[in-house]
Amino acid sequence: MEQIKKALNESPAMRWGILLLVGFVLSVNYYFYDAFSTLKDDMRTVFGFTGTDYGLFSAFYSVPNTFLMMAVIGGIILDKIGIRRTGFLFVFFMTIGALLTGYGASDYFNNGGFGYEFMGSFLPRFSPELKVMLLGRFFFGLGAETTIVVVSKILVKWFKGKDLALAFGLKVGFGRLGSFAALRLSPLISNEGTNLSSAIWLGAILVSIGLLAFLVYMLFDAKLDSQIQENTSEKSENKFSFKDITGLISNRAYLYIALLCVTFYSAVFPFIQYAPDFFSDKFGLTSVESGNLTSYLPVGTLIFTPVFGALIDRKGKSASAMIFGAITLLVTHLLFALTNTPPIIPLILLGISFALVPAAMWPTMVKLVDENKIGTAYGLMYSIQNLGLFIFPLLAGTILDATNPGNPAVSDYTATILMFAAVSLIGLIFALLLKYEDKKKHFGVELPLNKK
Ligand SMILES: C[C@H](NC(=O)[C@@H](N)CCCCN)C(=O)O
Repeated sequence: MEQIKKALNESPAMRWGILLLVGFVLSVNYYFYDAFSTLKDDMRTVFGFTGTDYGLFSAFYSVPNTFLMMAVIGGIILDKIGIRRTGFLFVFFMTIGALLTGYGASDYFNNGGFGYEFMGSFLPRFSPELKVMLLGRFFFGLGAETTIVVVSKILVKWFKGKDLALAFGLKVGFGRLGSFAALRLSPLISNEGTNLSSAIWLGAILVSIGLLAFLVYMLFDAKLDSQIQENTSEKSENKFSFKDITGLISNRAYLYIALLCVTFYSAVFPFIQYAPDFFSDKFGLTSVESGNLTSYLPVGTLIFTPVFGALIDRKGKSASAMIFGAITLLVTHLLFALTNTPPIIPLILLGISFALVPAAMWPTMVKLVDENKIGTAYGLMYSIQNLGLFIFPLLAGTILDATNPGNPAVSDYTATILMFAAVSLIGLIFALLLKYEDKKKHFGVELPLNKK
């Protein structure tokens, strides 16, 4: 009788070790995404960026994923050519993008370094540094989103049926750790703009180390694949067909989750991009104080997303958790916009929402989609989500400039935050529709994820 070898993913120590490794890649990804929010005012004083320029820079992350559908293409490529090649390619793009952004913000470039003259020779409305930083943000976004899809598929591969929601919760936790570090370190290093470019370079170096970490992961992935093939003698042939996409969007439960995803995250991530500036303008905090205050948010979610994930593994109730999280988000924005409640209170509410909805939303996908289509499913969801991550930072910057003419040092954020409240309300409607659809079609969204 042929002996079945124990595969690497059967070992809990290996599984959690892998989570640590790919979690690091996510941490640096989120670090670089969030490293700029506490630098908004420094970029205004050093580079002369307006609210709209900042919004454009923030939104450019999503251009490749929305208009070129790169996240869904990345997901399709992932299902077709596998984790290692796709992961390497997209982590590499993310690294190039981070380095390019650092270059655009560097003193060398801004003192007439390589490419400065050329970048100043067209579209004079945008400064040369903004143009290079936009290009960098473009490549960073192109790589970063598919990298998150790749990491999600890695977790499904190693954890399916074995604490998957907890693993997803911890994965999100690693991302939040990166955001926390960015919010704390960026303003400290920038020191009111005197070391702005060093603050940005630190992020670019961390992303480059993330590329090395992914190379290490590839060794373990190859070993696991060879074991899986030995044990099952299965060949993973995975042809893409457009029916995969049409199949996904004709599944209403999938569609509602995707629409909740775009609305929920559009009311959270773009808000965080403005939160430090909002806190200093509304509550008179310094950039370090407002960065520290904002950083409580990722710290809270770092702890609570895995806790909620573990609960969902055991008790289920994912759709109800998403509804509760969406209501909490709406209340948060209303408190921020219309009251002078000490900001820590709405921030705690935001933390609950930001832990609960991701903990429930991402692992629920295994209830709706086969594992060999999971990359496409996440990728499509990210592309849809990125439309929101493109529109809303821009819209926020535009509303901010329109309600505060003259690019003042202190702005009134009421209209901008009310816009986020309206988006949260739409998200709540999709969460309710999801629960209704699940009740009708019995996908089991409310059931526990762990196998009995
Ligand atoms: C898992 C989820 N991440 C996303 O939704 C990403 N598409 C956007 C990440 C933007 C920062 N890199 C989350 O963080 O909850």
